[in-house]
Amino acid sequence: MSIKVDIISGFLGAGKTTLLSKLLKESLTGEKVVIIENEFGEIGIDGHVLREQKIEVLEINSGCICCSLVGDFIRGIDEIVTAYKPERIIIEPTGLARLTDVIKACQKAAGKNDLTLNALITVVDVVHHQAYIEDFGEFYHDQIAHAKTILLSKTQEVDDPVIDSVVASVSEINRYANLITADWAVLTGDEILAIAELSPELDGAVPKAFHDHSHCDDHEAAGQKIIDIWGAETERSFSAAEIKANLNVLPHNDIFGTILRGKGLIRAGQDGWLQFDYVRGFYRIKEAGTHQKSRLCFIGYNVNKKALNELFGTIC
Ligand SMILES: Nc1nc2c(ncn2[C@@H]2O[C@H](COP(=O)(O)OP(=O)(O)OP(=O)(O)O)[C@@H](O)[C@H]2O)c(=O)[nH]1
Repeated sequence: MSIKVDIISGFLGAGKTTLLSKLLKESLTGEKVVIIENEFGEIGIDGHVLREQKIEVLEINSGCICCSLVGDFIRGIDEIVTAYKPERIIIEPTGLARLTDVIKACQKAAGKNDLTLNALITVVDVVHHQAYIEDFGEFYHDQIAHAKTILLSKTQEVDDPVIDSVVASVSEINRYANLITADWAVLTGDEILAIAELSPELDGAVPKAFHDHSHCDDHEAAGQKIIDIWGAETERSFSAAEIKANLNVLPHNDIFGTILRGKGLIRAGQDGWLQFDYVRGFYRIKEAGTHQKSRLCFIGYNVNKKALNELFGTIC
């Protein structure tokens, strides 16, 4: 039987991993699923988080599966198919990948394996949509334009007129996609998946002619912003208060650069382990399972790695 391949796309911090966890918990419990996680920095965090749900996760980090790591991606698919014979493979590309390029990489992988491109979901963060349109036009536009389903995230954080303006903007870019605007809390994983597996007119989803793009410098040049990544693994423990204090200074101090996204799995001494997620000044800290080392990663432009290193007292 053909293996379903789903892609969950969306910009940095949009909510891809959150959606994936929801689908795994609420909808895919009876299926043999393997996840492919592609993070841009060397310090992978999402793979560790997803494994807490006892799911097979192949991590392909330090680059993009649609360009510099396309060979690793195709080999990874081959290995997954041979070793696990899954019913479904779900791919979470980096927030900086063009959806068209990920689709193209999947089509290459389908040459050897019986794969069917199934759900193509793009998560759109309503809080930061306008900023991403302005700062990362081409990449961001591609993720929206080629989705079969667009799922708005963080709708509970904004007023209705903001949602309306995001809906208008997204519909202008892609009028074919299923558009889910409801708060995720009121939708079940089954409902989301049922919509995502509907196939709207695919003109917008599968590009007729793929343009070539040579390597990840393209990502870096997106919207004339140079993207930097800093990550560290450390034996250090941090209290929740220390993490909060550090995250609080990031948006208010130019010395760190413009931090778009940060995440970490942190040893918190006697308090166990904490996970933080930071998206352009907004953050959440929650309890996490046990890991071996604290690991943290920040992405943004003009990232001052030395200053972050000093802030977190890490050595890398
Ligand atoms: N309020 C709210 N927060 C959300 C929602 N979806 C995601 N988040 C939060 O946004 C942050 C980032 O979510 P992730 O799921 O890690 O985002 P991602 O797209 O996987 O991020 P990258 O790994 O950077 O690509 C986390 O703190 C989530 O809890 C939502 O619908 N509402």
